[in-house]
Amino acid sequence: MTSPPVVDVAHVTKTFGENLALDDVTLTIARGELVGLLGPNGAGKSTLISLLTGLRKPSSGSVRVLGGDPRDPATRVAVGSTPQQTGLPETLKVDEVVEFVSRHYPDPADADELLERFGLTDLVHRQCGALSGGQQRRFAVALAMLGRPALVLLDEPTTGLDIDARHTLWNAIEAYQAEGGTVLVTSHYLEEIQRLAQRVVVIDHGRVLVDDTTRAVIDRVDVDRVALVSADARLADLPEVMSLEREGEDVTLLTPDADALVRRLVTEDIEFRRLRVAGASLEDAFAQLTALTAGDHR
Ligand SMILES: Nc1ncnc2c1ncn2[C@@H]1O[C@H](COP(=O)(O)OP(=O)(O)OP(=O)(O)O)[C@@H](O)[C@H]1O
Repeated sequence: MTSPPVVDVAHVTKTFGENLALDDVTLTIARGELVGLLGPNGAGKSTLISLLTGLRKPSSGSVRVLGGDPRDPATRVAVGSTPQQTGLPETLKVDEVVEFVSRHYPDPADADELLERFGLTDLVHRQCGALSGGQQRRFAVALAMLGRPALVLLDEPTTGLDIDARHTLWNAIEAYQAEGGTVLVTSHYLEEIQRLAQRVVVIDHGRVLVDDTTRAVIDRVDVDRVALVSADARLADLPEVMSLEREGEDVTLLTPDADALVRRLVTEDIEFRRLRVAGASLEDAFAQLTALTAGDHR
């Protein structure tokens, strides 16, 4: 018998009064997937996550998590989550919170190992209120994994983290997936989603715009990103240049055809150094996708 999908959302609509936060959303996630959920502010990401954690129920449609109702405690115990705001008890120490939260789960993870993985070992005796914002964030994600959940839902887990802390968190998330875990993660740092997620779901105005592998989403945009050093002001006006940003002599531009652009630089005798060509990024794809739909709604 095949097991049910970890997440099974079918034709879900969620309204808040007049406000349509989710509009006929259908989404399934299989065990072991790491899916990035993207969308501009107000797109409906947090609302979708609140349906999966069982905090809200859909206005219509069905939401199943691990084959059960996400509002059922038996389902919730197998789901770890971190909301955007983490309310840790200020006066409790890290190890006390770990002990307290562990007791809620039948088969908790090894706390020392988990804290080590999140770079929190040196902070176990510190009160939560004395942790920095970034440390609290990392701790909240560690707590989401403490019950060995089958699914973790991470809403903006790395907001406010410095680059080292972000890498620590990425490694911990990847380790969790390597052990068979399933992850749905939202982030405004698209390079983070590009690095972590094998699949991307983009929502906007409550609707799923795209649901595909990260590679396929990036490949939809037919642009190259070119960086070079040049003082020449004519660059911005070349027909092969779609958009250009300049900081002093450091220029980054988008072009549909990097080869044609390079030929143009040479024939126009434009002086340049340190030319680097890279493919499009997830950020480029996202900007193009959401720009395409902006006109439909305004
Ligand atoms: N409790 C609520 N009452 C009324 N409207 C709400 C409520 N929660 C969300 N909304 C509305 O639903 C829509 C989707 O909001 P949601 O918070 O899910 O978006 P989001 O994609 O998570 O945005 P962000 O990236 O800013 O966190 C928005 O229009 C928002 O104003």
